[in-house]
Amino acid sequence: MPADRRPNTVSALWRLLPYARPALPRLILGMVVGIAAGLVALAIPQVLEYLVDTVLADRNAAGILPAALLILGLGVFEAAAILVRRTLVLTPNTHIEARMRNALFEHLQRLPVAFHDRWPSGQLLSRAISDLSAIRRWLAFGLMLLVVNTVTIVVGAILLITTSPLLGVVYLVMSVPIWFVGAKFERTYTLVARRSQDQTGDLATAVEESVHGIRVLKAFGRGGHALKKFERQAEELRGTELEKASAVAFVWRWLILIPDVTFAVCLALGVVLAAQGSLTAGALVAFFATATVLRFPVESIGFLLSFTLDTRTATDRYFEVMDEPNTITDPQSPRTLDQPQGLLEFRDVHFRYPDAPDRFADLVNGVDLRIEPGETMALVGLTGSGKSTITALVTRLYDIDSGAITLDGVDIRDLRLDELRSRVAMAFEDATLFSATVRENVLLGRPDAGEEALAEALRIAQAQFVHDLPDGLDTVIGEEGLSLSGGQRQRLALARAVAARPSVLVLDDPLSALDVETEELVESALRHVLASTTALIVAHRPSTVMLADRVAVLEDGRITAVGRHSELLATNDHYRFVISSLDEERKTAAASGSDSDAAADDAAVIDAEEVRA
Ligand SMILES: Nc1ncnc2c1ncn2[C@@H]1O[C@H](COP(=O)(O)OP(=O)(O)OP(=O)(O)O)[C@@H](O)[C@H]1O
Repeated sequence: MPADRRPNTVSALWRLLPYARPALPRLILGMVVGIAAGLVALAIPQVLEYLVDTVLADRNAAGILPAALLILGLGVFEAAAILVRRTLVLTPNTHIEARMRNALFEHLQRLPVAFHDRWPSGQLLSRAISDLSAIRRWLAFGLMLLVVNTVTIVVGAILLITTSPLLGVVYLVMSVPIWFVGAKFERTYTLVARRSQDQTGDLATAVEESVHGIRVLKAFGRGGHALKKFERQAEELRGTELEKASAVAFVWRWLILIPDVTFAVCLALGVVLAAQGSLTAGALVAFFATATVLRFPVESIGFLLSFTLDTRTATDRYFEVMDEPNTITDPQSPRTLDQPQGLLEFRDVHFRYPDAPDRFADLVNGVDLRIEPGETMALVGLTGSGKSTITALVTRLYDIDSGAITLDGVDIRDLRLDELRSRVAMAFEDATLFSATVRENVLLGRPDAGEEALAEALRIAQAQFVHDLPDGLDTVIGEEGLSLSGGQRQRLALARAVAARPSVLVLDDPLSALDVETEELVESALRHVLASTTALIVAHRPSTVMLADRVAVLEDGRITAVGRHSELLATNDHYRFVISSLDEERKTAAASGSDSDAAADDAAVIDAEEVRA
């Protein structure tokens, strides 16, 4: 948003109110106690004035002790009040932070995948961690001190004028430039603070990516390159932080100089007034004692201003995410599937990614496909033809632009998302596992499934290796299951999809990382499951195609043919071309030594089919 169209800082920060509301009573009480501490500090100079003008002037020795005790009492009260203020605000502010963080996490879970495609994870991480902790610190201390110090300055100014109208006016007039300096500071600092926080997010993304991709970086010897990129970004951030620091130094220079000059002028004038007899010695002492009490509140205004602007930026960044609309939501009047059969239909489905250039036709450009209950349909097409995209549409990871996808005749947009996603389970080629036990990972889609269902899913996915892990099913697997091999992760992801006992199973090339022997075992076990479950399988190898009852050919965004593998081999040029290119890929892989048996095996399958055809 352009800087001139952004809401002012107060309106921007006002948006924190709903989260802060439950803590308001304690925050307000904390402010009242803080103001009381400030007023008590201002009362001490008044006692001093009395002490100098009455007790000392009258040489009343008996009056010294009570006055001194009164000052001591006021000092102790001030210290105790500050302690109470801190205690009052600390706990509720951690609750505010936790509430905001939970709300952010919940919102991120709900936002569509398209949002996550656009937002780097480091930007989200820096909002969830550093921006929110800046907001907490500001609510606990920044806002508190801003209010307390402003009240102290106003009351102190009144006391100064009451003590000596001339000195008071001179003091206040000479303080006016501070506000101009503050306004200039706000203009420059807001922009730099925003840049710094965004760059921090980018840096977090760089760290996250390089840690995540550490194996690739090491394997390709690109650690140095990643380091250089990181250093460049870190250097940019350092430059921005220096800009921030010089903006703060600029404001501090004036915040120290202006009160010092003001002090000196008032002192000279005060001494002249006292010498002329128009100001008592006690009033002069009280004036400067009050000005000294005001020194910290006046000086801190600059810091509090920058803190407030940092927090405003953090708040803007937080709400940038929270304001993102969730476009994939439950319907107003949801329908339910009373007796799910698993009939899946695509009717003239169109879809394009939001960032696709206009000159390109829709990626999914009028797909019509009917998969009967219990049928297994393989989806075959050239690489990049949109197969994975079509599978993602079934569980509404993306919403289609037009047409309809129906499950047992009901448009999937008329089903509640949790019902849809419990009826349709997915396994992806890139098997993501969470930092949790094997059991929790496999039962992610159906946590209440019993041991029997768990064991069966593991058997079908040929994932019995988990029993050899140190704690068996209770072994916590590392971040995203990195401590397991690619094939082991895929088998657990497949077990997860199977354990969900869905009516429709959507498998996006789920066997790609398995060796031939394991793949055969998984396939034969899967055949058993697939006999009773509708399945849509993206096939990248001929042997996966063999699992299917029928095959759908995806070409130019449409399903151009549906039939048995052998029929298509005999009748469809494009299918033959796709299958032979898959075979080529396999042979290339075999030549590079990665999976030769699988390639030979696939080639044999195709040859046999061709002979039969
Ligand atoms: N999240 C996304 N945002 C924008 N474009 C995307 C996104 N995901 C995929 N694409 C693009 O859509 C096209 C189809 O991708 P998709 O992954 O569906 O193809 P595919 O047929 O499954 O490919 P492969 O066989 O290589 O896995 C590609 O050109 C890809 O660049």
